[in-house]
Amino acid sequence: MTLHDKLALPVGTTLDRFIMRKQEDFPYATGELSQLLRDIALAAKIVNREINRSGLIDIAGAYGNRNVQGEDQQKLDVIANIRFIRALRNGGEVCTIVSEEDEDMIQTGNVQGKYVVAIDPLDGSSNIDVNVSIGTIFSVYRRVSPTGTEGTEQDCLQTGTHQVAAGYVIYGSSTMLVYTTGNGVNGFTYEPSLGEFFLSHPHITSPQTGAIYSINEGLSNDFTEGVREFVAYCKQQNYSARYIGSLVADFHRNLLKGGIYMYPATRRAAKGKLRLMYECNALSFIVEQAGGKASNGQQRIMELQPQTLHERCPFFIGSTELVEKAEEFMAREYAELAEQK
Ligand SMILES: O=P(O)(O)OC[C@H]1O[C@](O)(COP(=O)(O)O)[C@@H](O)[C@@H]1O
Ligand SMILES: [Mg+2]
Ligand SMILES: [Mg+2]
Repeated sequence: MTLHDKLALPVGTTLDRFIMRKQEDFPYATGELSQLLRDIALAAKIVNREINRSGLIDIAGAYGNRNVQGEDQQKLDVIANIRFIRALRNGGEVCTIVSEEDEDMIQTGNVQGKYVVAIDPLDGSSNIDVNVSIGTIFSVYRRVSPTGTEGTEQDCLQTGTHQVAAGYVIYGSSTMLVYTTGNGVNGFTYEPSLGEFFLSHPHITSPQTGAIYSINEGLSNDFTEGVREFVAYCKQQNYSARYIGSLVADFHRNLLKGGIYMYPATRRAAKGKLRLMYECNALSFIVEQAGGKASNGQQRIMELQPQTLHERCPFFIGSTELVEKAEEFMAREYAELAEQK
């Protein structure tokens, strides 16, 4: 399919049709990844319905349990987790799931499944009950162990460069699904009355620079020197401070408008807060496919070798020039630390 044909794809193409057309690009494709993406879209529609009416029915508030991160689970965290796991299990393509809400790997029973999914079922939990945009984040890997057996930790702990697909759903003023399979980034808007996602943002590219910085400045007492100086630089440049407190929403805005989102290591949290497997890797794949950049302040996120399922890493993501600028300030900090040793 020529670029001209691709650009001729009418906006308003359904996600299903788009997936099918994309599959034609890969003559040896067997349709399993396409089916997996459809399973995720199905669960997203159901979760979207629950979110939209969460204020009306008794699914607001805390669930009463703590997850492996020590965070209070919200009812919607649990509902979203159940919905995505069920859709991926029933779809049959996924052998193992890594979820923010479960300490251990989840074996789906689909031993013939070729794929592993790492998922943050509900991102931005602190914003659930206050009608602020929240999301879902997912990464897809091809298993390395043979089919016919349960997935292993080795299947899950792959570097981000091994992702075959990644994406997020944003439940905001409209609900969108944005994803990549390594062939550019496309966004689809949900039309509830038709129950369909439609292509609304073809070939998303991120501006090389921007004038927005996103960081929780409430943590500034604990910022390290490099972060403190970069934030000061952003202010000197009269950049706008924007922080929603939902990673997906902050990332999505900066992806489209240009900007940088940061959740750095702080004096209290040496590895920051965000999780490599089901938050950072997926958004890094998306931003790189859109022409942006993602690092831990020093190294490319997607080259980090995960050691554990729920490990955290410092996160700097967005427009290339801004992330590189932040890395410059971080490099000075690391050099000073090295001199002090
Ligand atoms: O309240 P803080 O410390 O700024 O953290 C906000 C960040 O934490 C998160 O809520 C973590 O994700 P979960 O809600 O999935 O646990 C991000 O969405 C958000 O960017
Ligand atoms: Mg999250
Ligand atoms: Mg979450």
